[in-house]
Amino acid sequence: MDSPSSVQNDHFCDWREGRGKEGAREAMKTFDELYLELAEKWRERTPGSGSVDALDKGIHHIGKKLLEEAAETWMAAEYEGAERVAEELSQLLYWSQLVMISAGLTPHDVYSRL
Ligand SMILES: N=c1c2ncn([C@@H]3O[C@H](COP(=O)(O)OP(=O)(O)OP(=O)(O)O)[C@@H](O)[C@H]3O)c2ncn1[C@@H]1O[C@H](COP(=O)(O)O)[C@@H](O)[C@H]1O
Repeated sequence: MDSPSSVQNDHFCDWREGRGKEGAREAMKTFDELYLELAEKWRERTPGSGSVDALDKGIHHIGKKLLEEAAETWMAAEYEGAERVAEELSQLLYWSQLVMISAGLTPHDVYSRL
């Protein structure tokens, strides 16, 4: 049986080599694609968008959600397993993007500091 580290290594190599992407592609969006969608909705003030509502509430509201998702990510990593960590991290990325939009930043502004 594979050890946890060899399973993780295979999982990482599959991702790095782009294996398994094709089937999942329609159901998946990248960080940049989500940012574009959110920025567009904010620019157009799309009715019914939870993101527009959150941006209207302001950085205090968004910041609290960011911390909530960070804490839930931490707890998932401590107690709930990889699948739950991925779910919580996706929400953390989403709220990070609302912080970016609220601050007038693009992904380029962030990537250029990585
Ligand atoms: N990826 C996300 C996303 N991740 C998290 N969230 C929101 O973040 C909150 C966190 O969810 P939780 O399960 O932790 O919270 P909850 O307790 O169920 O809900 P709350 O009581 O905290 O609101 C929820 O309110 C979600 O609506 C998201 N909301 C929207 N998106 C994507 O953003 C895009 C634009 O969405 P709209 O602005 O709603 O059109 C779409 O592609 C969406 O899929």
